[in-house]
Amino acid sequence: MELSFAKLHGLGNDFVFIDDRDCALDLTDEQVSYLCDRHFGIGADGVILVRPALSEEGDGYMHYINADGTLAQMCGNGVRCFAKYLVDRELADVASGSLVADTLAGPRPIAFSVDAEGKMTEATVNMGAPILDPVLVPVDAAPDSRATDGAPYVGHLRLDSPWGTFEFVCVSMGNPHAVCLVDDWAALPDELFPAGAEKSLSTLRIDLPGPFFETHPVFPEKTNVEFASVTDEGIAMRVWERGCGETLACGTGACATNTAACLTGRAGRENDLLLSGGLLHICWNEDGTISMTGPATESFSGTIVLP
Ligand SMILES: N[C@H](CCC[C@H](N)C(=O)O)C(=O)O
Repeated sequence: MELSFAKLHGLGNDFVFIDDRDCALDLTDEQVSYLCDRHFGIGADGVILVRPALSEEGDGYMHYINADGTLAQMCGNGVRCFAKYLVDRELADVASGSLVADTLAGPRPIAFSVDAEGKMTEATVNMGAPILDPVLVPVDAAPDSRATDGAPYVGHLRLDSPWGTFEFVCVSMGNPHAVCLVDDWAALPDELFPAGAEKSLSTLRIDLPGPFFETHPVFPEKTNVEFASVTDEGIAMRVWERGCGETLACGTGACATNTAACLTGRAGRENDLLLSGGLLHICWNEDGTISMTGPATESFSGTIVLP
């Protein structure tokens, strides 16, 4: 089967976009993995099928599939790229400067700006409110903290590992996140860093604790895993994604990390989130929803023959 595709990314978190407005595609895990394979396929962190809206106000539905073929409820960088895909192809009302992307986590309103050629460059997405109820994250742990509005949440989930005990704040943005806020990198064991390297977020061997906690049984649907530190420039973070591995950026992860830093008193409600691929500006609004602002880029398009 020959498929036309477009390749887009948000801060290097990259996706294969396929127009599936006739809902004809039912990709197998193997086909998704092939599309995402960086040697034998196109190469991406995930596949996004562009489908007809699910809601009255929707301009389209973003069907997000991780590189391993698993479905995810929401993708922050992906939804900015989804907006760009629609705007650049005039599949949405460009003049209005706004659209609604339907996702499995619900509709996401998006405000966007376009360049002189009418191409979208940046978008602000209303990512909805962070979900703190452990039953809904989901995480099999009792709430141990309360947010300023009284909402109970899991703020001190201590999990043992071969590299010691790590503490997580558990937040859902429609998809699950376990955020580890590190205040002292020197306190982490040598095994988590290359021999002789200075212990820091950038030298952390995230490929060790990442998959361990991604698949920890306390997370019944697995989880995305973030390691972060608050710095003078903003909140620096790296992410090990469920069903994908480390990515250069994660929009939902940035929202979850911002929430965790704010809930634990390490930061205010509005921060720059400093990811490997670049910066996202995140604001936890007074109405409880989170706004995420960042770029979206189209790299190339083409056709591919699926095995
Ligand atoms: N990269 C995405 C997150 C994908 C989450 C996916 N890995 C999951 O299983 O939840 C983002 O920008 O939010």
